[in-house]
Amino acid sequence: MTGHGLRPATAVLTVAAVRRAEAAAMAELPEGALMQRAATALAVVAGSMLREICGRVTGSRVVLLVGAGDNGGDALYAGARLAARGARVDALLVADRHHVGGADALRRNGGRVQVVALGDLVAAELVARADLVVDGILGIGGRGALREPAAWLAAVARETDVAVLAVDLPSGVDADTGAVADADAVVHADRTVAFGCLKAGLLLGDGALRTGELAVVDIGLSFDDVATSELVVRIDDDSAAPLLAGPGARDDKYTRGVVGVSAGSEAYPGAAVLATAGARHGLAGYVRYAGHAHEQVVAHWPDVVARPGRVADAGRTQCWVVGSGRGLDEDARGAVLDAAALDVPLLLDADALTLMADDADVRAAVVARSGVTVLTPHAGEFARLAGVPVGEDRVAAVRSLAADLGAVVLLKGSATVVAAPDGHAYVAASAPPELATAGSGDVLAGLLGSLLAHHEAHAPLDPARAALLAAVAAHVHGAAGAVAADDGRTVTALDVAAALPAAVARVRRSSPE
Ligand SMILES: NC(=O)C1=CN([C@@H]2O[C@H](COP(=O)(O)OP(=O)(O)OC[C@H]3O[C@@H](n4cnc5c(N)ncnc54)[C@H](O)[C@@H]3O)[C@@H](O)[C@H]2O)[C@@H](O)CC1
Ligand SMILES: Nc1ncnc2c1ncn2[C@@H]1O[C@H](COP(=O)(O)OP(=O)(O)O)[C@@H](O)[C@H]1O
Ligand SMILES: [K+]
Repeated sequence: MTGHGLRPATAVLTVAAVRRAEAAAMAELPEGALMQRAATALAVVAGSMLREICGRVTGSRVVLLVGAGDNGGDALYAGARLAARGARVDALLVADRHHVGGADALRRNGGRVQVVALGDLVAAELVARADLVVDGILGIGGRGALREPAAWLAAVARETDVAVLAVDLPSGVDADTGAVADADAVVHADRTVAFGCLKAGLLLGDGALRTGELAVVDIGLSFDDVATSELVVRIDDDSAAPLLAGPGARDDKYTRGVVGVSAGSEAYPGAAVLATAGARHGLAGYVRYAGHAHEQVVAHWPDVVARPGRVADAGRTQCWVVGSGRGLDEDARGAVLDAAALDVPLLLDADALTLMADDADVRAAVVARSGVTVLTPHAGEFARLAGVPVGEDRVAAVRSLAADLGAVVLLKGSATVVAAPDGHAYVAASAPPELATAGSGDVLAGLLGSLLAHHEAHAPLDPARAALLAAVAAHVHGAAGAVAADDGRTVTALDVAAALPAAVARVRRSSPE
């Protein structure tokens, strides 16, 4: 039981958990009350979209695409509210049944309801000429691709570029994974109103590309009884801020935490500069560097204590970061084994992950560690480590590798997924695509190592807390990408690092309620 204190915008539930939370809420409420809450919120967002598009709701043309289930019911009741405010609302029924109460409510308020067959040109014309299309075809009950005539009407909406508001989830997206079974049979939403909580499909995979601007409305679901295995916690500014507090008046550089970095090599000195750049802004009071690029590191960052020697001789730290650009030779292998033997948190990135995948002794040394281990693969490194590609269910894949290796796993990507061996899982999903630039992962590794060292210096980390910190680091890294890309600027990894202080400040300014 882990859901205490979560907000709708941070709770990512499986469909099964949503169903149970809804059932528990419904048991306490009058019949239909949850759907009315959902429909009211939906009508508010639709109303504001219509004001943006046509200046007002009265006289605007709204088309509802209505499937067989409660998702269609939400659309119909919201349509009834818009019709009551003077919108011209047409409901197009695309399934062989529909929510009868919703359709009656729409008709009572002056809306029209009609059944649509494939090739119905009148229906296509209504979609093409609408000011707003509301997608109530499928919600969390959807399975697989849209069927006809829904797929065809979704295509008409896409091709005519009409504004689309998705109810709970863009139809045709798998709610739990974000998988899209057929790229030609899915709704592309400009906005999505999610009810009660998030679903992974809104943030991950192809689903994230179909969701548009995302609003989560509170319909009164409780997360108290949601099991760890059914929950992913989304990190936002409010949840990250408490973990980014600045030093206290009694702190010195050691009490703030010492992070060690062994990255880069003669061939790749840049990775050392970038990883230490990240480490300088992750709250640790002291950054050590041990490796071949010590001269380049000091030339860039005079505050980093950089030496050419071994990890084992570099002095005490509260976390080591090993791997980025470190190489695959015997010397790099020694750095990983040295660090693995220490009893402090260890972050392995890039080449260290490849060594772990290729060398059974390295893998065994890492798996046998008693201290917290954090692995930060991208999809390619993940596949090498796991022996299979990530696949469509990123959350399940990351949880499974974390459990197998007894390590926290952070899988990088447009959304970053983190899991601890016990199943605690997190997602950071607001990074801009500008982060997809060489070396930005090195900055993340340094940043996260620094955050781990800082927190380890205050209280020994357990894997679940390390996983939370990993997601916080990914969130701050994403925020730095956004700061760096502000005003349409181009972004390099060094720009991401340079934006970290402003990103930390931005996240700290958020004030959780
Ligand atoms: N249960 C509740 O308390 C609440 C549910 N709400 C809404 O209810 C939705 C879930 O409703 P339902 O459980 O009725 O499910 P949906 O409305 O998502 O759709 C399920 C129906 O579609 C059919 N179907 C599934 N995949 C299909 C496909 N690929 N092509 C064509 N038909 C397909 C199913 O056989 C089923 O009849 C949520 O997403 C949300 O919008 C909201 O009203 C809030 C309250
Ligand atoms: N499309 C994207 N949108 C947002 N962030 C992305 C995207 N693609 C990659 N990222 C992020 O950029 C970073 C790239 O890291 P990585 O793949 O390790 O690159 P490198 O090894 O060059 O440093 C990761 O933090 C990843 O999450
Ligand atoms: K929908």
